[in-house]
Amino acid sequence: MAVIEIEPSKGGLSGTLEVPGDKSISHRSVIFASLAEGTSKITNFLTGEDCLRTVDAFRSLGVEIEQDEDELVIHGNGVDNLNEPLAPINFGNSGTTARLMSGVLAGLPLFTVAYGDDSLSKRPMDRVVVPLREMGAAISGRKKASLLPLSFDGTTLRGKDHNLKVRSAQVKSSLLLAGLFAEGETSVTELGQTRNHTEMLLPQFGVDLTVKGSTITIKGGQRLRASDVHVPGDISSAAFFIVAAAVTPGSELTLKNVGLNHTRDGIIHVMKAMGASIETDIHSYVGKEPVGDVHIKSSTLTGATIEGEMIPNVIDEIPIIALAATQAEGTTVIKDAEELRYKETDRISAVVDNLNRIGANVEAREDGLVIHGGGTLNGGTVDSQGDHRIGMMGAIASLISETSVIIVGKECINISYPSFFSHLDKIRK
Ligand SMILES: O=C(O)C1=C[C@@H](OP(=O)(O)O)[C@@H](O)[C@H](O)C1
Ligand SMILES: C=C(OP(=O)(O)O)C(=O)O
Repeated sequence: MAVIEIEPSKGGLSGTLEVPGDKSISHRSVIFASLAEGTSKITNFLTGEDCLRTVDAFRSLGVEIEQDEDELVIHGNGVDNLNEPLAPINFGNSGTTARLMSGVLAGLPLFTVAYGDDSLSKRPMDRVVVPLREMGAAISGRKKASLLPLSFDGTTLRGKDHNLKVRSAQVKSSLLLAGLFAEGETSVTELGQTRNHTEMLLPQFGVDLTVKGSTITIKGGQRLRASDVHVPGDISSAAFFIVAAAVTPGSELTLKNVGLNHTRDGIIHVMKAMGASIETDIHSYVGKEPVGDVHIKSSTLTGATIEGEMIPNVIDEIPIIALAATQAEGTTVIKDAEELRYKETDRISAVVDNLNRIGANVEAREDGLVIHGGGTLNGGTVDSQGDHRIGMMGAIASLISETSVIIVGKECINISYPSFFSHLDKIRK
């Protein structure tokens, strides 16, 4: 396992950064372009390991995908020309690949098998398998198909109205993709708003769908046509540097071309509510996705309560919000976030173990965290436990610790942010 030691900051962070492309939009671009007829070009694609798993999944289904750094050219031949893979498909560490591809594989007239790494093999798949089976999908797998490996024996799916029981964009997207292959109409009614990239991007590929309140309806049997996509910067990656600049004295930082979709920008609202000095300006749109620059200056923070509808908006940002909360005056309470227990690690435990190990005062709750702020961090060792967001949280903690922080298992950061350490070096004074 690779280890890195990071020194505390001497004078803060400064300058300008452009974070890599959005992970959620990168996955969706590859999926939609691979199902489409014609050639699509994807630019500013995130070359993190998770998104490359989605690329490999479609290569094994016979789609020709050329990659030149962060540009992909995808030669789609339509869903009727996908091939049955010779070998099982490896979804690696990627929950998004696993859930979204399950919706695709369930509806293709092919036999496929898929598996993942140790972490992904523990994450719940019944959240997609159960509703997909209700549409007629023939899926088998470990522990009554609640866990990977799964096999898909392509059958004809029937459209269905789904009422989701979890707040999950992955489940919503999986069922909408299955709905594309199903007979009749499929609708998905969400428990609360989750990221809406699927319903924003599918129409760009020629798909007709309607969004009414919290219900999205899609007709089966539609053909996708090729479309170019420019992927905006990933706000979930930007979040690490937003917090870093907010909590490291003497910082002033600009993050350029960040995706500021309102279903994803909760980190900005939460940090502002805690007293952070942040300005955003939306300067353009790529497709329907708003893009802007984010300016952050260091300031003093106060504790806040983060709960309810806000949680899905900041679900991947909670580890770094917890770090910010260790620096705030007073207590921060994070509730309604039991979904954190089903990520790459149990992120409630991983945050508590690691932050307390370097001197913070954080308590676990069944559905969240209580962070007693205002203390100093000593430094020490953070174990990523193979979770990219825990590794990056540890790296940012080093900036404000008394002594350096050693990150054990730094390689997992390549899952979502391969240029993370070079970006950190670039903005250190
Ligand atoms: O749809 C997506 O692209 C994602 C949805 C979220 O997962 P859930 O839908 O499981 O909450 C998020 O944690 C993940 O990083 C990406
Ligand atoms: C939870 C995450 O991703 P996934 O579910 O795709 O593994 C994440 O990126 O924080």
